[in-house]
Amino acid sequence: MKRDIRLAVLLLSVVCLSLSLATAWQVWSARERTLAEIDTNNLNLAQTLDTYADGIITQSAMLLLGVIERLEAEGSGPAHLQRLQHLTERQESWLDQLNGLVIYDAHGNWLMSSSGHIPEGANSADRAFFIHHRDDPSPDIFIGPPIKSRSTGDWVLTVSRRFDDHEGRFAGVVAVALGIESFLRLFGKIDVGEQGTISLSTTGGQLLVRYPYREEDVGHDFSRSPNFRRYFSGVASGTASFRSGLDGTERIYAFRKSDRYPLVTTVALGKDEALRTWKNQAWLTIGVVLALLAIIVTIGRLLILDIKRRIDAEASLVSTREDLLVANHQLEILAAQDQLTGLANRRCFDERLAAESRRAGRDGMPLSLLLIDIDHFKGYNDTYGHIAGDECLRAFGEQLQQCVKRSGNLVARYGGEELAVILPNTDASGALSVAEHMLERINALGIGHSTSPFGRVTASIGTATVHGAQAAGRELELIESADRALYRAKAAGRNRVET
Ligand SMILES: Nc1nc2c(ncn2[C@@H]2O[C@H](COP(=O)(O)OP(=O)(O)OP(=O)(O)O)[C@@H](O)[C@H]2O)c(=O)[nH]1
Repeated sequence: MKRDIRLAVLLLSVVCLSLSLATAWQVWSARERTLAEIDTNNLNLAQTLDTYADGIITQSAMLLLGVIERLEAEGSGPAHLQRLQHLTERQESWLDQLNGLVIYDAHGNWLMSSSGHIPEGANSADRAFFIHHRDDPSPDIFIGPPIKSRSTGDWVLTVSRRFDDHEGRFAGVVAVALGIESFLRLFGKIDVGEQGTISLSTTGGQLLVRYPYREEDVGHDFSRSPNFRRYFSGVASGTASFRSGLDGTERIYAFRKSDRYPLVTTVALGKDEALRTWKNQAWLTIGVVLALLAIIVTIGRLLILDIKRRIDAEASLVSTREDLLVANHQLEILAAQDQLTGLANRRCFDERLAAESRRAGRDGMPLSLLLIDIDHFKGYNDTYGHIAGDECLRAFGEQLQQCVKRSGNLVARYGGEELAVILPNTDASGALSVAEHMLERINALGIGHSTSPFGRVTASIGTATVHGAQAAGRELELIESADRALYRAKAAGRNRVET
């Protein structure tokens, strides 16, 4: 039963543990799936926006190429510049992102603006893109850091190229200005949640455009940021999760670098926001599982209590049964015992004599019986009182009991002051010998008896013996025979044995 409790506790623990582990695994794998889906979606979006940015830069580069071809072929005389101004003014309407196109001479002075308006004394020799082309003979385009346009006052990105004169010397720069506003308009149409961002940066770590727009972020240099170095350097695309250095929000980032230009497009979702649905689902699952666990534990506890109750009931039954067995045994002893002397009683004597008769008949063995009667016991009672008489009977019984050693022998109180001894497997001479030994012991006891001619308590004994087949069913005759012998002993003067 204790084993049942241990098994029930083990089963309960295994069920609870399995359920908890399965739930933890399910919640964890759901989180991993959600993050993987976010990464895939963000990477796809970054790829699309990268293609968009690539297209705009390529369009700008083609525009620059056309203008520079003409400048290098036809020179930068006023008539040519005017033609170019008309041409670019018309092309401007085809490229929404175009904020303007400006041609600068070798000193940074404005030669032409697509808008047709040149600010008084305008010079851009200090701009990063101009310095770059002046110092670098490469004919490649240069994507400059965000600047505030001197003609429109808007934040713009520049895509520029240098042009040379006939001798191959630096003759100036042509720059296309792309309005940041146009990028923000597109980025704003994409749902990245309240904490999400979309940004375009250079591979060197300079922020060009970031949605949502904050003026202080424009041109921010995060090339030294540990996150930029760790996740963005040296790979074409990837994902990462970290806390933004700009606003401290933790986001899940996906970025894609342009194949042609030194640009990186990044899409990021706020981590809390992106995992909100998963979190709600996880709490719901955990709640349901906790409720289930509580039900299982309650039922399990009831089951264990029930088993315990059954164990207690069974233990009490066993103990009651043992008590009953003991009580029964005591009852059996009491039912077979004489209360005064502690010897076997008459009922026990009768049963035993019948049984021994059958056995003697079966085994062909002798069976002897002694009937012992205390002499002048009435006188003893009359002289010393009944209580002393009882005491005398008890002492008498003890002496007789000590005279029989074999386990099959039985000393019983036959009735009143008369005792009987059954001696199985004992012939007449054996019975005589036991009886004489008993008389000796009784005499040696020396219980004073003033009204007896012997001056002490004595007894008379009659013995009878049957043999083998004669014994079976002849117990009454045996008793009568012993009784007759006893009578003879009394008649012959008492304190003697007669057979
Ligand atoms: N104290 C006591 N006396 C008993 C008990 N059983 C029988 N007696 C007494 O034993 C006496 C037996 O007396 P009797 O049958 O006349 O025989 P007796 O006086 O022993 O004389 P004999 O047997 O002829 O020697 C009676 O007085 C009974 O009352 C007992 O359990 N206790």
